Amino acid sequence: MINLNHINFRYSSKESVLEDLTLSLAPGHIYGLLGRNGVGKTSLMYILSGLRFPNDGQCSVIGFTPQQRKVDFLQQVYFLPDEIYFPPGAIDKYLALYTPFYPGFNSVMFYDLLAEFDIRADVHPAKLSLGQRKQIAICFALALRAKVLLLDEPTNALDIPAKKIFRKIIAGGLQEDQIIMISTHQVKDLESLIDHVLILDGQKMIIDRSIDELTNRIAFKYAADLEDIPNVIYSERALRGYATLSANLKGEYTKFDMELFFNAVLDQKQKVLSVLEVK
Ligand SMILES: Nc1ncnc2c1ncn2[C@@H]1O[C@H](COP(=O)(O)OP(=O)(O)OP(=O)(O)O)[C@@H](O)[C@H]1O
Repeated sequence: MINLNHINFRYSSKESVLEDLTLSLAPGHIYGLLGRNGVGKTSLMYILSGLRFPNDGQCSVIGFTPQQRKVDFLQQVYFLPDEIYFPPGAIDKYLALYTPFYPGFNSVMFYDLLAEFDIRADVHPAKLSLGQRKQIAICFALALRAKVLLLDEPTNALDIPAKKIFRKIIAGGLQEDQIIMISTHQVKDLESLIDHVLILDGQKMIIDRSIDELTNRIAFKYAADLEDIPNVIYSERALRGYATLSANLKGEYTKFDMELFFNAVLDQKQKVLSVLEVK
């Protein structure tokens, strides 16, 4: 379990990044952390992994206070940064260097995941492309079997087939006692993967809802003409018509469209929050 209670955070004298943030994240879920550039997604992950300390408020991650950075905490909470560095040498040298810190590391799983990405076991990661290095780092993160995985922009630099494999191995690798948080602004990449949406905007977590809660309240429909759908809150031109977002007044089931939802939240924040009854 992760519990944040009235967290405030700023970098030294700079203006506030996170304000009065209260959040509870439960095991067995994949959380998508969305928000514009510079809104504070990485900062939040730093706080959860104990790399930055909140100015006020309480932060508890699987029973630990992250800023104490106890050994048991570091073995169970893994932050995968956007920028990946590998020392020179083959993969097995890297594993020999880093896996002693992680007793849960499963090397069979690691090599199986590498094979999914079609990466040979004898490569030298430092000599590979950014996308390939990222793939190895994702395999390493999953094979740690940590209780909390914080993945910062993991799909950056991945090509389309690699993004598909990423979705497959994350969805298949989630353990019941594990929390996975993935930050991105490539919103489409997370569709069909996450089951809970978090959106940061203006120092606040303005959306904290499961996909089921969202589709209970919001309908996502295509229409040839905007007049065909009553009470449209937000729409975008689509092939031969419009993709629309409206209040789900009839309890219909429609397929969640992450990109449309994210754009609607940014463009029509108050209307979307009001449909979701967010105060
Ligand atoms: N080391 C730092 N010192 C001072 N300010 C910083 C530092 N790192 C980030 N910031 C500022 O904190 C704010 C939040 O940055 P953060 O990297 O958390 O955003 P983000 O949502 O992850 O952005 P992006 O989507 O572009 O990766 C930004 O305004 C940024 O300029």
